[in-house]
Amino acid sequence: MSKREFQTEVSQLLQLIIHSLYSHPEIFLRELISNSSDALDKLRHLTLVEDQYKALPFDPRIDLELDEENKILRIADTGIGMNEEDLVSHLGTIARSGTKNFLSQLSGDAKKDSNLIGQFGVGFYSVFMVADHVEVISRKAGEDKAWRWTSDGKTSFEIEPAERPVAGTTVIIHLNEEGKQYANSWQLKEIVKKYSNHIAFPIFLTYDKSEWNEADKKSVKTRTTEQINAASALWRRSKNELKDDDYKELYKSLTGGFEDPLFWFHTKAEGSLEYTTLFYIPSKAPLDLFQAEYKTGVKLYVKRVFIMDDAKEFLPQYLRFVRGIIDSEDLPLNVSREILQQNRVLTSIRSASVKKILSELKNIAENQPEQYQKFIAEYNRLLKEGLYGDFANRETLLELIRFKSTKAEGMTSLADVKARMKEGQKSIYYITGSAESLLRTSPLLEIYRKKDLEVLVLDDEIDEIVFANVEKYGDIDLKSVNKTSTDGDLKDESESGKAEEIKPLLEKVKGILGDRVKDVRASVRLADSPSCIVSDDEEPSMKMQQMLRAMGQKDLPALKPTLEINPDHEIVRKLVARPDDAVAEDAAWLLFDQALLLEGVPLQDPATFVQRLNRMLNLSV
Ligand SMILES: Nc1ncnc2c1ncn2[C@@H]1O[C@H](COP(=O)(O)OP(=O)(O)OP(=O)(O)O)[C@@H](O)[C@H]1O
Repeated sequence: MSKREFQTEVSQLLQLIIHSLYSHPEIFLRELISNSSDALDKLRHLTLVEDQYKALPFDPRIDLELDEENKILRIADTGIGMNEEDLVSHLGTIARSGTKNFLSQLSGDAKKDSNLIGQFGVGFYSVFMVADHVEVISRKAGEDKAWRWTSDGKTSFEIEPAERPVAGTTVIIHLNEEGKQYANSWQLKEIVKKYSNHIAFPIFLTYDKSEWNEADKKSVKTRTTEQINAASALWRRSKNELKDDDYKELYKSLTGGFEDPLFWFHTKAEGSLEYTTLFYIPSKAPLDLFQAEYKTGVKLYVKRVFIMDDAKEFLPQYLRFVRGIIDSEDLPLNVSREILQQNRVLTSIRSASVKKILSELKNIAENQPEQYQKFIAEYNRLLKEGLYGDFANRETLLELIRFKSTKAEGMTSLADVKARMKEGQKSIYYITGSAESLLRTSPLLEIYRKKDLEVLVLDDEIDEIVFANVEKYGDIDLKSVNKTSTDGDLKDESESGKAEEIKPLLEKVKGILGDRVKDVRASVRLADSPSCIVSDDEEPSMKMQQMLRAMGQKDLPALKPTLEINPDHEIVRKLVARPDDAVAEDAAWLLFDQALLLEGVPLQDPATFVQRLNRMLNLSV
């Protein structure tokens, strides 16, 4: 017998699970059944596609066996099984980085943490909530030897040779004080109904059934085996046979969580391609959404046979929050990721699925606005990501995304913004940046306020990049307020004269700022501020340049900003009249530096800025 230590993280995890999941100890059963079901899926798949497995017997079933007297529960499956090496690596280490994330995300709040557990797949170890010690006897399909893994779930485990007549895995749970409540057939049946009713394989329970014997006038116990789950692939049934609770139950068993989904969309496609999709939108965005190694939650089945978890290929990345099932009639069973990537069936299912999800969302936006708000609170940003990559669905995405604006409380749609457009208004305007309060008080908005024009406030960090590529909403132009092209929309006839008046000043300022600016112009977009920074249409804004550099784009050409000056502003008018002196020079620099600051761009030389400011203060105090 060989004794081995758990990887440190496993011990840590075991402790955390026991503490954070104590309020739901029954989930150990769901976790073990789902492992058995995965093991059966894997073996079924191999017997269908791999020659050396084709001859193996395959009698898929999961057996729970209860020894009430000794408080022992056995869970046996006829699945793929594990050999010695598998036992060490699967039950002794934490191989996946997801689990490490799990460890770092635990909050100590039992309910929250128990939801995390399913997301990161720490399933097996939950058995130690209810066990003093656990034995796992397993034999891998195609191999002769069987192995026994035993542990008390504290620091170490042991492995030794064992006997098992057929391939598969048996988990023997020696129930502890907490676990004794599960040495009860009624309890076990309830838990299986609740969590594992739709597992595709039959689950049997063997127990001592008490029956009333009329002749002897007493109840007698008979060893009985009964099937205790429905074992139907629920998604293959027609919608009108299914109740909301059926969908919710399946969702919970798919995700390993306790929360209900926000919505679900169940579709059966018939025609040149046949497939069923059942997509769920989780009510809370999955926690790993913005991590590089996020897990997608769409499972692929072919003719009810499980093929793979995490079928990333079937939905675009921005829909990675969607959970559910795709079951195809047309794909080959031995389909691999490589084959999938260039498969025509995949392409059609994928584009139809995206269309379906987006059109259902549109429906909800129109008919259940309150529910839709919940969706937006979690997923608005993901839809924006879609704008960036999914050109085919851009129009629909623009309809679905919600925006902050200078004229609406909360979030508003582009359709509503369009309805509010003023007569003669040529475009829909927006301002981008990182802090909402900075944006709402930006000098760039002054003229819009004066002209009573609505401006969208795009304060999400991805907005800058996403909306730089979105030029139109239907036939209306979308324009950033800090782009030079916008000023065509804002010009009044009277203003060209003013620009003429300050021409000499513009030249002067340009001479002073030299190669720090691309140009110095008269502004039509300012009301209360003396200056602002704008960019040409084809150039990234100052903020975007900063972001690109931060993301590692070192060879970005240094693009210079254009400074705009407000001809109506008192400071500017005074400067027009002022001779060329040191004060005028300081003023020119200060007009430039303050515009940069308001744009959120750090100054190159703050010390000089402060000296100039102090010289000016000195003149006025
Ligand atoms: N009954 C079983 N038959 C075969 N292999 C198993 C069985 N139970 C567990 N394993 C193996 O042990 C691994 C670890 O199981 P564990 O429940 O801890 O996580 P998981 O099932 O991979 O994650 P998740 O809970 O997210 O599905 C499994 O991935 C599987 O390889």
